[in-house]
Amino acid sequence: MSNLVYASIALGVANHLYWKRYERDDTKLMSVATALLPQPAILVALAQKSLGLTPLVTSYAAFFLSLGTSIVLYRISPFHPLAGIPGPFLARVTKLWTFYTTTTGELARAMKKLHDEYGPVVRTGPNEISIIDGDAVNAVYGTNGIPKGKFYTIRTEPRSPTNLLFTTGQTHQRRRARWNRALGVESLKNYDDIVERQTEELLDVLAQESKDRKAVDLTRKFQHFTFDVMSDVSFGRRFGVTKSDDSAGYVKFILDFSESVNILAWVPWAFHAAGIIPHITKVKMQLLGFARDLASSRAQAGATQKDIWYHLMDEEDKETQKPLVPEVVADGILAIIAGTDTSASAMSSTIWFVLQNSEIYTTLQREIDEDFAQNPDVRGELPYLSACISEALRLHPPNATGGPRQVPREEPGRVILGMYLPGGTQVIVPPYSVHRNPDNFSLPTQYLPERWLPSSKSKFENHRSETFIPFSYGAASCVGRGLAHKEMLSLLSKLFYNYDMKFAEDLDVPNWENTIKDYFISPMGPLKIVLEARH
Ligand code: HEM
Repeated sequence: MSNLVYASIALGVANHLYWKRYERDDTKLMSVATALLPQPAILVALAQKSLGLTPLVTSYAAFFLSLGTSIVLYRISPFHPLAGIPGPFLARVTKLWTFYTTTTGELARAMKKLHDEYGPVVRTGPNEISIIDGDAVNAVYGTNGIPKGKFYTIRTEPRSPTNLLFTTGQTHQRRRARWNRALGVESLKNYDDIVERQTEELLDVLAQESKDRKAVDLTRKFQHFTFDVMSDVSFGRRFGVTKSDDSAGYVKFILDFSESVNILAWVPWAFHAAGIIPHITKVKMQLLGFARDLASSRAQAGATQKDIWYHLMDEEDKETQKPLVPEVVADGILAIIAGTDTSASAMSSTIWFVLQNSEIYTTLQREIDEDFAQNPDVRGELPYLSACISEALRLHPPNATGGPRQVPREEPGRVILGMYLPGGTQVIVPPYSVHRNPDNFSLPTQYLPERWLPSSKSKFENHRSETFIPFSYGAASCVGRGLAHKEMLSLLSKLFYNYDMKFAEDLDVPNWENTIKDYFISPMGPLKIVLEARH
């Protein structure tokens, strides 16, 4: 019996060495399981010439115990290539640390705490690091940086279409060119009417709902606004959730979907396994149905406006090869998902910060009043409002941790900021912590919009604007930045012009920012505001 135990232990260690060296794709849970599970049984059959229960149990126990022990010891040993990078013990041992933290929505704040404790580079997983040094932005996201890895590619399935966000390399480049046309300066002008109409629609609703000084949850209203804009801009479809207060639950569904899928992506092997959970399958099917409905109504209606679909579908025949319809449908849905929560979060945070500081509020309202006095119909540049939004995006970036990049497995490794990172290493450059690094921005935790004004920038010792990455950086950075800016300026300027705003009495103001969760998107608690008409 003891020979069987020794042999099982040796087999466990041998498996660790083999998988570590040759088969590091831990995303294929089934193939890992089918390769490992028969081994102890075969060993027992060979050693004992029969399959008795006791030898089987002994062999399996010794095999998996030695495999697990070998993995853990290696991960915490000085032989691991990331051994020199400090980090919490649990995170060095298992990825389940990040996974658990992600499920709580606290990942961004937890990462910040880790950086406060361990410094600018932290080992946040067995094969994962996080960097907040400003130089990491270009080194990781820039032209010669690190590509997207399994956090993204895990969501691509061979037979189903994928959206732009999850593509890499030349496929990304080819599809991104259509997106650039859809959201470039020229196309943005075509969306002015939609943004204008939706702004007015929300103002009408607010006028009704804020009567008798009743508090309104502005976060929810902003989400309705951005969803209505995005579904119209993407598919020419008007759901009217602003008016209906999302009675059909579209916005809730989109946000719930993003939340559950993005949590799973942190543990890629669990991502596929989760496919068997009925809830996940159900929401995926619902999203598919929603997407098909949008696509078929758009196809039937034809091009009534040059919307995102028009450009992604290449309805102007710019390319020799027509885009594939399922791909365009996936991208149209991406536009709605990517453009709904993000801009709404940024507007909520802007309101929350501005209302807490009467000097900033007064300066902002003055700028907006002067702008309306000059021309009530066309907005000027509004630099102070832009600065207020940027500062809110700095402190509360809606994509707070961002998605990790990954040194390609096929490569022997890369040297980033003087550190050797072996193939397969995931690298995070988390906006939330990068923006709060005093080496990047002086007085990092204070809300100071003037740091974004050319006239007062120089007052700040550190102002590394290249480390301001709420829209990420590089070739795969946000393509919707211009549209988001347009929406936010349109709505916030009218809101501040038309209303005096204050926090509802029952809102826990200091704590509101802790209700902002980090699930790749950033759902947040109600921002209850009392609006009083100014005119
Ligand atoms: C304040 C508002 C917004 C913020 C903070 C924001 C942030 C971001 C970030 C951080 C990324 C990179 C994600 C990654 O690398 O994993 C991204 C990508 C993207 N965003 Fe935005 N976004 C905003 C609004 C919008 C809007 C309005 C659209 C409208 C279509 C949009 C469409 C996209 C798309 C399509 C991508 C993928 C780009 C690519 O992979 O090439 N975003 N966004």
